[in-house]
Amino acid sequence: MPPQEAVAVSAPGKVLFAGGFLVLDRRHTGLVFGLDARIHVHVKPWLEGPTTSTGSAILVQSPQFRDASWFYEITETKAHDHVAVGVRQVQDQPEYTQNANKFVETTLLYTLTYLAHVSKGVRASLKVTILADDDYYSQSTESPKPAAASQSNFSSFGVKLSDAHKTGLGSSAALVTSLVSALLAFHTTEFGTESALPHRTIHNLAQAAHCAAQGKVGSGFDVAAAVYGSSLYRRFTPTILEAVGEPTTPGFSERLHRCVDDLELDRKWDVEVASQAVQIPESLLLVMCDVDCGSETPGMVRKVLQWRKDKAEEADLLWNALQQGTNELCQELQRLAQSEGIEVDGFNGLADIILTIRSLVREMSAKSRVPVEPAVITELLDFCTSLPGVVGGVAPGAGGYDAVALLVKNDGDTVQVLRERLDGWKSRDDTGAQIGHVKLLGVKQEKGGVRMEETGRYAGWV
Ligand SMILES: Nc1ncnc2c1ncn2[C@@H]1O[C@H](COP(=O)(O)OP(=O)(O)OP(=O)(O)O)[C@@H](O)[C@H]1O
Ligand SMILES: C[C@@](O)(CCOP(=O)(O)O)CC(=O)O
Repeated sequence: MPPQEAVAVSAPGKVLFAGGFLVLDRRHTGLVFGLDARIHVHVKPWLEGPTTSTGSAILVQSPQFRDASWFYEITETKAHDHVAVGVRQVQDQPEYTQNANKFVETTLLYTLTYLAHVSKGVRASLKVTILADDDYYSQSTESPKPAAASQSNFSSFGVKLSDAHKTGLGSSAALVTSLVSALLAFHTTEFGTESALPHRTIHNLAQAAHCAAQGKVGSGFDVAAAVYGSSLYRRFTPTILEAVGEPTTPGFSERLHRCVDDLELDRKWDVEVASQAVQIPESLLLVMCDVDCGSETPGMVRKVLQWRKDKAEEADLLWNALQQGTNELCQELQRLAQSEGIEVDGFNGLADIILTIRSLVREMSAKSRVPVEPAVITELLDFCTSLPGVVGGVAPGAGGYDAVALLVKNDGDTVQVLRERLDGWKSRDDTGAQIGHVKLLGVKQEKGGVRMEETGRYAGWV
């Protein structure tokens, strides 16, 4: 077992700019941008930790939040060629959080099981620290930081994690990806700070853990973006993960290992992550706006998929047209990036493609009766698009009332004007939904995916 020192890893957030819902189907793709808002995970040996009845323990802390430190006892039982790892949260000690953190617990279980199976041994007494960049949550960040951390880039959010208002950048996918990567890096000498992380292993394991934690197999675009950054994403066939089964059933470690290492000949990983297909020219900036709106949109995915089942023909026509929009969007962004500096016809082509995509999305909204681009958001997007320098924008991901993503000229003025004009923005649609506040987030598009970080930058937090 290698004598390990601390390691740190970060993974980016995401925004699905085009292909929401379609990306659930392997026949289609989604355009996802990675963001420069990252979730960081630092892992070090926990020498001062308490002993447990099993002798090994993991403390996971999220020190930016109140009451966010989860204490786990780890067990490892070997039988024949299988190994069963147990991760049990200790909930009867007042200094640790009593509520479960499903994403953390499941990721520990999956990654430690994988490591135990491939004979890396579980180095159990660990202290794991999670740190998130500001834009994942939209509450004020005015609380004081720990004294020793006053020079760092991280904020204390001053609230419990469950009370934080998420901005939808995919915190769970970035967290799971970072945690998987940091645990693998900690247990494997091959990935020093300089060397490359094993992206395929991380991707497959993170998809497995993320799906298990959320209790369903989604498209996985958020995990792919956390691992690989911006890409044109085609999902994997769901049975690849469904075959792994429950952690409580015999043979789980073997099935997980065969899935993660892609050894199942009849269930090979078929995910396609085309990073090279996505570029944003230097002359454009991605701007994300968090929209403070009272409306809830439960069950959107279920309702859209039901409409697609009921009205297969009209849905196929619409989805094929939307797919064409996504392809054209990628091609136009690439064309603009490659002709940077010599461009004469500006962003009109791009603006038209975005408008076409939006009108198809509104048609889907009307036909499925799901507010993917609801009227209040239409009004907001039209207003933004009318401002100088704003090329266009969409309701990203599943759409709804929470956010808009814009492409604007990267000239300094545009963002400034946008910020001023959105200050105090109010609107109301005929369903009664009302936008109270539109906040520009500080995030930018960033191509890169998961990466090792210098451990020194977390001083005061870990
Ligand atoms: N900083 C953090 N520390 C610990 N756990 C976190 C942290 N951020 C997120 N999580 C975990 O991720 C969960 C939130 O995941 P969820 O999928 O609901 O949100 P999201 O991924 O940010 O949302 P979206 O998919 O809309 O972008 C939390 O309940 C917690 O388990
Ligand atoms: C509707 C869907 O296609 C996108 C959801 O994206 P977001 O969570 O709203 O960013 C669901 C999925 O792909 O898992």
